[in-house]
Amino acid sequence: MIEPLNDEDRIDALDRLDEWDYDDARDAITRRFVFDDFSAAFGFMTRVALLAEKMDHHPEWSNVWNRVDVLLTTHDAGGLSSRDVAMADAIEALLG
Ligand SMILES: C[C@H](O)[C@H](O)[C@H]1CNC2=NC(N)=NC(=O)C2=N1
Repeated sequence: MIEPLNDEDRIDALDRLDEWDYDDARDAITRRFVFDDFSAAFGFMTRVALLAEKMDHHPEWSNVWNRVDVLLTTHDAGGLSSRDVAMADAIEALLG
């Protein structure tokens, strides 16, 4: 059973993940990624999709041409959990 982050851990995570915004209505983190063109954006989505399958943790996301808006929250926990933090870190690592 995955639990949501407690307040202290949430604050620490948000502090560290300073490229992400906090959506308090969803208890989620969001970030907009902008690429040179659609092909680059979709390539990013493809890599994140493979990561999501490997982690069994999937983003809520949308794509408009060169933009990818990503929202991370844990449905099974009803909010932000360590899995979202791990995925944010893994996405960061993808970007190099
Ligand atoms: C059955 C499967 O393991 C679960 O549904 C996983 C899949 N991916 C998931 N992704 C996210 N964001 N939250 C979840 O709770 C979740 N649960």
